[in-house]
Amino acid sequence: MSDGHPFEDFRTLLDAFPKADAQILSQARKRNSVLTKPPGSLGRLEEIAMWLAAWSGRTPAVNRPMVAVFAGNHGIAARGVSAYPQAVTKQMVDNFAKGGAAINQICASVDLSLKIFDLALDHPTGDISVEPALSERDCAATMAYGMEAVAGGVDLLCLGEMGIGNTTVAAALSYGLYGGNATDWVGPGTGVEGEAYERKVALVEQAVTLHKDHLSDPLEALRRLGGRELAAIAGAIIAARMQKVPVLIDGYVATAAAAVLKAANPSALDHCMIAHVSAEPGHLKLVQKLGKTPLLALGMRLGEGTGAALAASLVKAAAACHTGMATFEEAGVSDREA
Ligand SMILES: O=C(O)c1ccc[n+]([C@@H]2O[C@H](COP(=O)([O-])O)[C@@H](O)[C@H]2O)c1
Ligand SMILES: Cc1cc2nc[nH]c2cc1C
Repeated sequence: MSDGHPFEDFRTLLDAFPKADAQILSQARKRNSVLTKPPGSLGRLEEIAMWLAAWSGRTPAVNRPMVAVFAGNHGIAARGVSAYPQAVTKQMVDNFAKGGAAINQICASVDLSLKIFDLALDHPTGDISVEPALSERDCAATMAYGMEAVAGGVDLLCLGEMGIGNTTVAAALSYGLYGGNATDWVGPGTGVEGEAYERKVALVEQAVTLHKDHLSDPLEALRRLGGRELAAIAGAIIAARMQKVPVLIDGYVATAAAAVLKAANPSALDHCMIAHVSAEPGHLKLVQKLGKTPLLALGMRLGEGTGAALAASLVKAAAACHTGMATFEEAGVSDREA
């Protein structure tokens, strides 16, 4: 890390993001065109295989997929914006460790490894309605910590989170980056309605108004309106790009963290797919702003990387078809006539 501004290294990386591997992509397209199926008949599985090739820089393969779940606590949670108390963040981290959460079961059922990153849970971030969530140093250090998610030969990274109050933060960040109305971005999260929902909208409005003069700089928006798990996810996406690891992004909160990078560099998320569209209403709007089409729509709104883990099974199947299928020539199957 340099001695300059805490964000300097991230800005440098974002400005010099590597491009897709055109040669590997062209080889993969060629192979795709001779596999024993009518052209395009595997639909988005073919798109996934081409995306894997382009961004991993090798023949599509998924041998070491991993789900990284980043957990953080939020000052704004003390304002009654969630249906659950803040203590649930730590309690769920303990539940992850014991194997009792949905993400444990999904990972086991589709053979993914799981790593939980506990981000200073005893030190909630600042309440974004009255102060920045993080100092520049804390934000940068947390982004750097998130970069560790790609260590150890991971070849598909699924990014998820856990943090009571973080749909409020995701709404504020989305509203700060894209504007519109606060109600475009605020949803029920874990299940708030009525007065608590109205309070959530008002606090998001207050937060974006407070920080409005600083939001044209996306990393500054992240530090002011985000949280530790969002900063870590942004760092993980950056590291994955540098190390040629394709990324699956989970729900609303993980996508809001990713949106920060897209605002900094329009091609920053080209190595990422949105795994699913969650039931949180702001998520579909956000995904559309990113110009992405989610792989799944299962009405899920849990977080924990659960949608990303499910989508990883599609990515594994896409890679297996691409590498394992026979060609027309190998199988002695007649190719189309015209
Ligand atoms: O991923 C989503 O789209 C999503 C939608 C609603 C809730 N969540 C999860 O629920 C928690 C945040 O909800 P809340 O109501 O406390 O802001 C956090 O742990 C998220 O992982 C996640
Ligand atoms: C129980 C519970 C589990 C979660 N997993 C992700 N966010 C969550 C929020 C709650 C409340």
